[in-house]
Amino acid sequence: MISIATLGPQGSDGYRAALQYSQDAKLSLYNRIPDVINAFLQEDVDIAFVPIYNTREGEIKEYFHLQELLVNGYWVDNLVLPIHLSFGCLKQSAPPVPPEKIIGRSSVFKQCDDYLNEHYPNATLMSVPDIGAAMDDIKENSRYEYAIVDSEELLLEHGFEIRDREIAEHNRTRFAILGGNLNSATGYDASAVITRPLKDRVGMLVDILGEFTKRGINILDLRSENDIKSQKLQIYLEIEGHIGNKLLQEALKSIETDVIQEENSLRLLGSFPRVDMRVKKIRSFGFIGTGDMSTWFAERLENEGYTTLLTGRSTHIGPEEMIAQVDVVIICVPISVTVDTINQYGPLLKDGQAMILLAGESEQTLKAATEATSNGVELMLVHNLWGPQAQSMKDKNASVVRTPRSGSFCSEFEAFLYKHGADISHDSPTKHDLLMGVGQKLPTTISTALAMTLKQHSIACADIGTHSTLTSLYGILAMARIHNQNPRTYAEIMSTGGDGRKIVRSFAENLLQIVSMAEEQNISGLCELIENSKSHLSPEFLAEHMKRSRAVDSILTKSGN
Ligand SMILES: NC(=O)C1=CN([C@@H]2O[C@H](COP(=O)(O)OP(=O)(O)OC[C@H]3O[C@@H](n4cnc5c(N)ncnc54)[C@H](O)[C@@H]3O)[C@@H](O)[C@H]2O)C=CC1
Ligand SMILES: O=C(O)C(=O)Cc1ccc(O)cc1
Repeated sequence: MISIATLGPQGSDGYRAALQYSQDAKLSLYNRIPDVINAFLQEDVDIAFVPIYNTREGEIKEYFHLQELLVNGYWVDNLVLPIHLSFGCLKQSAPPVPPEKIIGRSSVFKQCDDYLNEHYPNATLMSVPDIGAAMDDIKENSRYEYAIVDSEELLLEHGFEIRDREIAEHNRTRFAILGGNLNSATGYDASAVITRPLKDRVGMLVDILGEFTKRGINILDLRSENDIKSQKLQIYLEIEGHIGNKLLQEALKSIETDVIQEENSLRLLGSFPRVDMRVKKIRSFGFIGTGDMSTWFAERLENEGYTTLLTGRSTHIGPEEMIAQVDVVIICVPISVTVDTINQYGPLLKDGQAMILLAGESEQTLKAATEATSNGVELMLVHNLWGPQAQSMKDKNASVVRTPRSGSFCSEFEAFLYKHGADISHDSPTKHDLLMGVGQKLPTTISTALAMTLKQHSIACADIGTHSTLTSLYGILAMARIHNQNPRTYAEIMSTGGDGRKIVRSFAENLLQIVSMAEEQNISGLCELIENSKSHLSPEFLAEHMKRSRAVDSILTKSGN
């Protein structure tokens, strides 16, 4: 039988939380958090429950001192307990008198202060550490003018009469569970770390956070406090990921050695399955397509606690079976077969499910999806403008095409992109397709033609780098990127329909015109042409992009000049 130290008395939140965790646990009840932790440190109990956060009260102060107190053991798990507060008095036969004094724990008063201010503005509030003893005292001395606030269970257990129920809505408390050993990863974990009191250093906090940001690691909670004695800043962080995760380890190591520059300046409080105080509606995603992008997204959605199922033409479970099981169906197959796939599987979706298209073409695919699915099916297209080799989506562009049928499931998926730092543009189907002409079709076409040309003229690779200018380097970089990845991806991009086609076509016409003018040595004509196009490009746009290109130059060239 496992033994648990928690806050009492019997029937209190701490008591109920511990029993919810293990029904036949042996409980040791205390009135103060430090006493609970001490019982754990002295190995009187196997685990301890410490309340750390309440949805109405906010942070519970002692929690920050966990690190001083927790010299052995780890924070290994959490439990979120819904709290149902009631207002009660001693049973009385005469008509009840309005209470003069209201007794409760200080934390409980904070949770229901709206109710007390509204209903009993003149009563005296008396906070007590031992609510059990206070209730015994009220009973023994027949204090009819007193009222008590606590859980209905506790009030009834002590023979009090309930006057009002559920006096603080949306009231939940998160308990940290302390144990002797770190648990292994579950795949949906978080870790808590705390710094030592830090010396003053300009930009320290920003630099600490930057180590997580650049590795695409999300921070769930950040608190800071001044150490009472030294008045130096201490930072507490709760971060996504288990401490066994390589990227997280790297980030913590860099923080110690490069940012704080002091050994043992970070302390791991523990790793535990992540707690979601927010409500998520989606439970599961099913992918049609088992390729690179499906795998990339599925892995990150799993890390968010969603169940994912990848299906294709040769998977154990096929798309038909998968669709019947999931909340959201994601279509992620080559663009050229997306419409056929939608037509084949769309009719199987039921109202209340969502279909999200992860595809590089919008107009035809959304049209097909609107027709192939019932009106109660949510619908949205997301075009991520990064490939599967990207480590994270931080600061990468995403085009999101919402439809009148994009509802809360679609918003939740969009919130997932936003959370991971994607830069989202909301586009109409035609705007997406037109801009992909500029952003994808054309550069891909140019890069493909450039590589063909180099080959045709037997230009040696060694000579390409040594004879490029700062400007021509960009085109070479784009060509190299494209020829380093899956050719199918780029062949598909060049072949998609929609408004993007007209961009490539007019480029080709313009190119031929420029070639003729150049061959005719029409220098003034070419100058005029450049000036004329420049009048369309705003000075701000040009200045900003010149600045960015200089930043690229400084990385690509040794001198940076
Ligand atoms: N790879 C990339 O860099 C990016 C791709 N995308 C989009 O993601 C989608 C998928 O691309 P990837 O995952 O990269 O492709 P991929 O080639 O890695 O995977 C495609 C998947 O579709 C399946 N498939 C192929 N033909 C099929 C058919 N006729 N019927 C059913 N399934 C079929 C394949 O078996 C494979 O599982 C495309 O719409 C693409 O535009 C978006 C952004 C970046
Ligand atoms: O990595 C790159 O340069 C890409 O071009 C990735 C890419 C490929 C296909 C898309 O539809 C969007 C982005």
